[in-house]
Amino acid sequence: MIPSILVENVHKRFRDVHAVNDATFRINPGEVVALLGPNGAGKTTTLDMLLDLQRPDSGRIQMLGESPRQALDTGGIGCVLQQGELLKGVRVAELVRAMSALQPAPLAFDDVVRWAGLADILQRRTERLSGGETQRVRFALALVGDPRMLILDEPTAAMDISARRSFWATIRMYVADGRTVLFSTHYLEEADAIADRIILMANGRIVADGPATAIRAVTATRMLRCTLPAAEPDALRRLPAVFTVEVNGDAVTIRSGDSDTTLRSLLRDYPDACDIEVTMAPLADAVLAFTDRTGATPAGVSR
Ligand SMILES: Nc1ncnc2c1ncn2[C@@H]1O[C@H](COP(=O)(O)OP(=O)(O)OP(=O)(O)O)[C@@H](O)[C@H]1O
Repeated sequence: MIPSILVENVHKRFRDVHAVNDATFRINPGEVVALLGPNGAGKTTTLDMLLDLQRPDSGRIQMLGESPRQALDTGGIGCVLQQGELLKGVRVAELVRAMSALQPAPLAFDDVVRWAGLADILQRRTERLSGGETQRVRFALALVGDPRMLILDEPTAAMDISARRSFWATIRMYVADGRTVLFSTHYLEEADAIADRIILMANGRIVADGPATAIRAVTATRMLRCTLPAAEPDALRRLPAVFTVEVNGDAVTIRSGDSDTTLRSLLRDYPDACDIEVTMAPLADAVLAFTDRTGATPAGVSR
């Protein structure tokens, strides 16, 4: 089977920043894959290389069995980028029709309108659109060529919750007949709800690649904060499920893969601990705590 996306040992540097460091992955037709990672992980740079907006320093990329440029020229790929303004001074319907007219095999106008949910804004001028509406029009422009594959860079960034929901419902219908979608996001919940598979990036590297259930083990990290006089980091590190410990005067921060178990032992061994707070670790924190700990990946996950 020809993979939709093939990335092999790809590197990209910007001066002293190694934005993408030895990325390798393969995405098959019909897969919906999330590229998940904190700010600066290398998601946009990776997607830009797939779309020929950046060239890798080394490594190989194939899209639908061709070079990214060839795949784009034959209309095989639709994309929604983070940046790029819509043409001003035109109505949404005019813009969609004009872009459709440039496609070798366009999707019917009514289908574009239905998929992208544009019915109520067709006569609106592009400069009058809200952030979420602009994203919907961008999505429509990604669909006009009826592509086999969609590449979406944080497609729901400006949308409210209900717009997000209907957007992802559309994507689910869109992939039902075997099309491929790769999208980037900061949100585990979003990746988890939509994707068959999650590729997790941090600091330019792919740190995990597998089904959402397995990636959840990485991101289930909790932060446990408490006040504890004369705390010894090494002793705290030996509590069960602990990834990292920071001690700052009396303030202790523990990152744990199983906060219930850690907390029970903490209270048993350190009855002086008080002001205890348990919160979800931010994604960046969770990924780093996880990769610092063992360098290992959870069961069912490759990298
Ligand atoms: N054109 C550029 N010139 C210099 N550095 C860059 C350039 N583009 C990206 N970088 C750097 O490369 C790293 C990866 O950036 P990238 O935008 O790919 O991350 P990201 O995961 O998409 O982040 P975000 O979620 O914030 O969009 C960052 O350190 C960024 O500052």
